[in-house]
Amino acid sequence: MKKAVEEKEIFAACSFSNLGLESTLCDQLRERMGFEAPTLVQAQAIPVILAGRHVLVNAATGTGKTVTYLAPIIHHLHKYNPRIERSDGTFALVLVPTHELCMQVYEILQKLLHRFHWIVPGYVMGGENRNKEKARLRKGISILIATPGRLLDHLKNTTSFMHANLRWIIFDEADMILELGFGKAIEEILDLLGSRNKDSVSTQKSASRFSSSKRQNILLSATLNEKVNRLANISLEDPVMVGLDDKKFPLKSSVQKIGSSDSDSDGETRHPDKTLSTSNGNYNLPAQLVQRYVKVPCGSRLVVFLSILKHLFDSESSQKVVIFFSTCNAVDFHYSLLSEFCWSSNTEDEDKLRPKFMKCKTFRLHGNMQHEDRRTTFNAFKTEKLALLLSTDVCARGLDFPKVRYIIQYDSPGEATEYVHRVGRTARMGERGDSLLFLQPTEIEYLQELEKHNVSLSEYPVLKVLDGFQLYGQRTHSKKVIALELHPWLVTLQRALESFLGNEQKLKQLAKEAFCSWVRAYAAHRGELKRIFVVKMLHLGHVARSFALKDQPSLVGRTHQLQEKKRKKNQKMGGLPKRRKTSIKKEVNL
Ligand SMILES: Nc1ncnc2c1ncn2[C@@H]1O[C@H](COP(=O)(O)OP(=O)(O)OP(=O)(O)O)[C@@H](O)[C@H]1O
Repeated sequence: MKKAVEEKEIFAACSFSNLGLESTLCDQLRERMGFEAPTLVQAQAIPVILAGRHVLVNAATGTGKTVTYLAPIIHHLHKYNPRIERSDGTFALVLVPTHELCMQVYEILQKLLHRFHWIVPGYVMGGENRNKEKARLRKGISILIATPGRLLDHLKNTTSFMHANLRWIIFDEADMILELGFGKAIEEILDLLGSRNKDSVSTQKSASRFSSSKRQNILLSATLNEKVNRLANISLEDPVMVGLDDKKFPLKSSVQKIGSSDSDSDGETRHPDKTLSTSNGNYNLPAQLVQRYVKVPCGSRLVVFLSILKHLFDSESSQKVVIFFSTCNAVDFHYSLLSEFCWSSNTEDEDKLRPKFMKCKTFRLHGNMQHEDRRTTFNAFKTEKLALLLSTDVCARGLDFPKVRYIIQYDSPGEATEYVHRVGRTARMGERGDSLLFLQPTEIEYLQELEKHNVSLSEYPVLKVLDGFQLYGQRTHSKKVIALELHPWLVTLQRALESFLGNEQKLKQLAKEAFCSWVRAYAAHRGELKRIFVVKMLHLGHVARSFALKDQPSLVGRTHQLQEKKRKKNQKMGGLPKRRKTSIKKEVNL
C-alpha cells in the first residue's frame, strides 16, 4: 500500500544511532525489522527513556510506540558487563490489557532480540497454563510481557519468580488496563514490586550486581487521559511527557514535556525536530484517515451493512476490513451469517444453486472464544490479503494487523477513546485508511461527542452505493424512493435474509441470542451517552429486523432472568455495584 502522507510527517530526520542506541541493535532494527529511520515519537521518546527518566507517552495509533520502549530496554540490558543471565530473573515488565497484545509485543520482542540470545523474552497471561508459566519463570525471563491479573497471581504464588533486579515497568495502553478494572491489581503489583513512588514494600531483597540501577516506569497510549492521572501520580517520578499537554494532564510531580502543543522545551532529546500531533484535549488520529458515518434506521442496519461490505469487496481486489460489534453473540451471529448466506440478486428462480453473498474469507475474534482459536485467528488474519475480521473491542487496542484498509463500527463504540482506538487499526504508519461509523437517526448526536475531541466525520454516500446494485439484471434506482428503508435493493435483500434464516434453525437461534445481548449492551451505555443511546427509543421489532428476524424474540431468556434477579438483589443491598461499567464491559464486550 502506498503511503498516504509524506514520510517527513511520520519519520524523524535522523537515524536510530543518532538517538544513542547501540549499533548492533540499530542493525537489528534495520535488517530484521526493516526500520530505516525512527518515527517522530521514537525520536522524541527514546533518548529520554535511555536517559533513565520516567516517561508518559501520548502519540497517535500506529506510530511505533512498542519499539519506543523496547529498544532502550534492550540497549541497556545489552550493555551490562558481565552479561545478564537467566538466573538474574526479570529486568523489565511490560503490562498489557489483552491476550492478543501480549502475543504481539512478545513477537516483536523476539525479533528484536534475535542477536541477543542471552536476553530472554517471555510472557504470562490469563488463560494460559499456570504450571508451564511457573516453570518458565523459574528458569528466568529477562523481559516479561504480562496481563495484570496473571502477573499478580505469579507475584503472590510463584516463589521462584525472581524480580529483585527489576528496573523497568511499562504500561502499554495504560488507560485500557484501568478501564478493564485492573486498577487495584496494578496498585498491588506496584506495591509488591516496590515500585510505588512512596511507601513501597518489595517482597524480594535486592542484593545483586544490578541493585544500584534506578527504577524507571513508562506509561503509553494514544488516549492517555485523566483516568491515568492517579496511576501516573503513584508510579512516575518527575516524569517527562512526550506528546501530552500538562495543563490537560496535571501531575503532582514536576514535569518536563516534549512534543506537546505548547511545548517550550526540547528537553534532553537530540532530535525533537518535529512535534507530535497536538494533544490539547483532542485525540491524536492519523491525519490521512478518512472518517465517515452512515445514518441508517434501525430496521435497515443489517441490509445496509451487508450492501456496503459487498460494495467494498466488489470494488477492490485486495481488501482487509475489521468490523466492530458490541457483543460476542453479535460477532458469532454475523460471522455465521456472512459465512453461510447464499443469495444472488440476479436469479429469480428460488431452486437454483445460489452463490455465497460474500466471497472473501471471514474471521471472528472475541473473548468467549478458546485461547487457541483466538491465537489462530489473530495469526491467520495478519497474513491474509482479502478478508473480513468481525470482532468485539478485544481487537480495538494496540493490535497491528498489516494492511487493514477499512474499519467499520457497526455497533457504536461508546466513549470517544474507544472510537479512536478502533479506527486506529487502519491508517497505520502513514498508510491509507477509511473508517465508517454506523449511527441510527436518533443517535446522530454522537457526532457532537466526537467533535468535542476535534474528531469530525463526513457522511457516507449510501444511496449512491445502493443504486449501484442490480436486481434481476436491472439497476436499482432510488430516485423515487422517499426513505432509505424503501430502497428496492434493501427490501429485496431483507426478504432474502429473513427467508434464509427461516430455513436455518441454528442461525436463527444465534440471531435471537445476539438480539438479546445487543439490547442489553445498548442499555449499558453510561453518563452522557445514555442520553444519546436511549434504550427506550429502540423499536424492538426493528432491532429484530436488524438480526434478520421476522418476529421480535422474547428478551426474557433464562440468563436474563438470572441477571435481573442478581441486579435486584444488588439494588436491595445498596445500589449498583461500584464498577458497573466494568462488569458490563467484561460481560458483553470482551
Ligand atoms: N521506525 C519504524 N519504521 C517503520 N515501521 C515502524 C517503525 N517503528 C514501528 N514500525 C511499525 O509500525 C507499526 C505500528 O507500530 P506499533 O504497533 O508499535 O504502533 P503503536 O503506536 O503502538 O499503535 P497503537 O496505538 O495502535 O498501539 C508496526 O507494524 C511496526 O512494526
